[in-house]
Amino acid sequence: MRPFWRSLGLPRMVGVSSLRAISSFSLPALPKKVKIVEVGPRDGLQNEKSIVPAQLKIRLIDMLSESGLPVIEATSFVSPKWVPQMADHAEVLKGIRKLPGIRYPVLTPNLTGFQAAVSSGAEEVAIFGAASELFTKKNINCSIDESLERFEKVLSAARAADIPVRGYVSCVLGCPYEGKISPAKVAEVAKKLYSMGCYEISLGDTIGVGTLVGMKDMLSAVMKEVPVSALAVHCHDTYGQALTNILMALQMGVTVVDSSVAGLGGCPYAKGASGNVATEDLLYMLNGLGIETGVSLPKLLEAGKFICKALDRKSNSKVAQATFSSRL
Ligand SMILES: CC(C)(COP(=O)([O-])OP(=O)([O-])OC[C@H]1O[C@@H](n2cnc3c(N)ncnc32)[C@H](O)[C@@H]1OP(=O)([O-])[O-])[C@@H](O)C(=O)NCCC(=O)NCCSC(=O)C[C@@](C)(O)CC(=O)[O-]
Repeated sequence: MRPFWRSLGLPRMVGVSSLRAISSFSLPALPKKVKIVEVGPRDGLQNEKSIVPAQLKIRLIDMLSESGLPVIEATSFVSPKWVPQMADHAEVLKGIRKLPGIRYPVLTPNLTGFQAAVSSGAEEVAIFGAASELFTKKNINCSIDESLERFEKVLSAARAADIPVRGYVSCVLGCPYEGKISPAKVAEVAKKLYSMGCYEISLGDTIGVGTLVGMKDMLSAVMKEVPVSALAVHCHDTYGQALTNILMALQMGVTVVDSSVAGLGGCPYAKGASGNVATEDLLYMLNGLGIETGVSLPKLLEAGKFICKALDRKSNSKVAQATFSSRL
């Protein structure tokens, strides 16, 4: 029979006093509740090579709605020449079953996109800037200053229409074109978007290069300019650091986390970037920490299974892989 200390994963027998130290270990204060913002239908699918039919996107969003997610980013009203995969934005937004209590924001890079989104029934939008000049140029074809001028127009039209606006800052822990990005630059852009009227600022590790200390330093700088209650983190998992970085953000008081079902995704203008942290893996971690989300893991797993089957690919979610393989 295996000695009991082997089952604890310990290399050898330890004294009772050390075991007491292990069981009384506790994490720093964590939030009681976290809002998960599901970005799979937009961030997850925008980079797919072959066009995913609108009806499939609609079915995915409806399944995600059934899981109890409070926010599902549905699509983006960007130029179809830039992101062909999102050209069906109006059909998708009009086709989904909007459940009460769930919000379905869409991305709008400029006033043209905002007006098209509102005509298609959008009740919330998101603008997307970056802390890197080169990424801004590659992604939305302008400088950071020009992007802020465009966003000001969106915010002013949104104010008039009583539409809430979320703001993204990309490349907060590194840029595919500029490399290291200073926390001060991230804080500056985040502060501008917040002062312009964005109700929440999502800080994107667009290429998933960040590690714990980088996340801590960046958040410390941003939190001097924007209240932590208005911050979200958006971690791509390219280097496998997303959950660790998210845990750091939670310990620092962040209560909003973006994620993508089955870990789908990547940005078409950030080469090599993999998908977001998988929503299933995020939820599993939050459940384990006793943090309330209102989301059902089995229903989420079904939605992930559905989209992976439709795209003929393996889920990037470790939880999905473990769950479905253990049922074989
Ligand atoms: C911003 C533009 C439009 C500028 O693109 P541009 O070519 O500079 O735009 P323009 O104003 O010169 O107009 C050119 C043409 O585009 C049309 N146009 C102009 N605006 C729109 C619009 N909204 N929707 C549809 N069409 C539009 C406009 O009407 C015109 O049409 P034409 O006369 O040639 O027929 C373009 O660069 C673009 O669409 N970029 C979007 C890129 C994108 O979606 N990237 C992925 C999302 S960001 C991301 O993934 C990061 C994030 C958010 O997830 C967070 C993270 O991970 O860090």
